[in-house]
Amino acid sequence: MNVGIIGMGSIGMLMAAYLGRYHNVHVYVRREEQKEKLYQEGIYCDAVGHPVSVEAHLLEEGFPQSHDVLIVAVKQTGLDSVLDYSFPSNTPVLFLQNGMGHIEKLLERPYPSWVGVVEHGALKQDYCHVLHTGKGVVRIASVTKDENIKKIISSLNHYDFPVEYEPDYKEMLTSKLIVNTVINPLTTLFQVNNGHIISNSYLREIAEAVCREACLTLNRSFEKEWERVLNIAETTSENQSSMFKDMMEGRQTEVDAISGYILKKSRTPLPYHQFLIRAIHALQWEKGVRIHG
Ligand SMILES: NC(=O)C1=CN([C@@H]2O[C@H](COP(=O)(O)OP(=O)(O)OC[C@H]3O[C@@H](n4cnc5c(N)ncnc54)[C@H](OP(=O)(O)O)[C@@H]3O)[C@@H](O)[C@H]2O)C=CC1
Ligand SMILES: CC(C)(CO)C(=O)C(=O)O
Repeated sequence: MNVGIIGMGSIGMLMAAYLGRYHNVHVYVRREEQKEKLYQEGIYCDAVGHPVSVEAHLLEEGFPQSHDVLIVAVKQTGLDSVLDYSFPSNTPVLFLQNGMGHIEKLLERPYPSWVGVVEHGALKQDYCHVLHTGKGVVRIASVTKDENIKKIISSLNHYDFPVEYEPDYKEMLTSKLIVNTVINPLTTLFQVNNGHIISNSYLREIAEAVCREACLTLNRSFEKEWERVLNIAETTSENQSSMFKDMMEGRQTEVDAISGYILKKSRTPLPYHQFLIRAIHALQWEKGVRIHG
């Protein structure tokens, strides 16, 4: 298959390294320097073990050929700038962002919109190196009805990089939202890898309370979602959450699209969420990072 991937950060590179073994992968970046590096060296992921060749392009120059699927692997905070580009109307576009803030933006698009959740951990090292820090699954669902989705997913799926179809995108994103509202802000505040959500009993207690608030708000079973949180914290135990990485690198975080989204949905006060959001904003402020409300 011919796969296009926009954004060569941690997740974009992870996807390109695994999918590039069996598919023709084109990657779209915004820096000439990164394009040159990727062109010359390909992508190296520690778990794949050898460099994988990709065709690199600048996004601003458009799409030189058609793709079977176009994957958008930028953060929520970078999504608007990417949505300004005109995408081919007959190509499905898969959005891999954490959070739920993007859904409304995808409903009116002229192309088939898919959303995905990534249950892996990945850490970008430089322009063409990525570490696979937690093995999991990529789940994909269609936002607008699409007959082709199952066929494309089964071509992407591989035993050592599972890609699975999910019938209900809201259900899928809600579960991942709960995972992220529990793991991401807490690991960022306490500056720990994901595994500490389980191994530090004090942190685990706070995490449980955050999970309860989220489940109550989103009308989900606490037992089921808490089990999923623990499972993902375990499989990505050595990973630094994407929010923790953003904070360390002085970038804007996705806290508003994740925890802020849940707080906005709630009819009652959510003290744990309120505290976490304020605390992440406060840390961002200390680092001189602009906060989007
Ligand atoms: N990392 C992880 O372990 C996980 C991340 N996720 C989610 O996946 C999504 C992606 O995260 P992650 O890969 O970590 O983020 P990164 O910050 O590592 O990568 C985002 C990439 O998007 C690029 N980008 C931003 N705007 C544009 C643009 N206009 N044109 C081209 N490229 C652009 C950035 O380019 P530049 O470098 O030039 O700024 C950067 O390389 C997030 O929503 C995150 O929450 C989900 C599960 C795990
Ligand atoms: C799966 C998990 C929790 C991996 O760290 C993630 O989604 C993130 O870091 O944003």
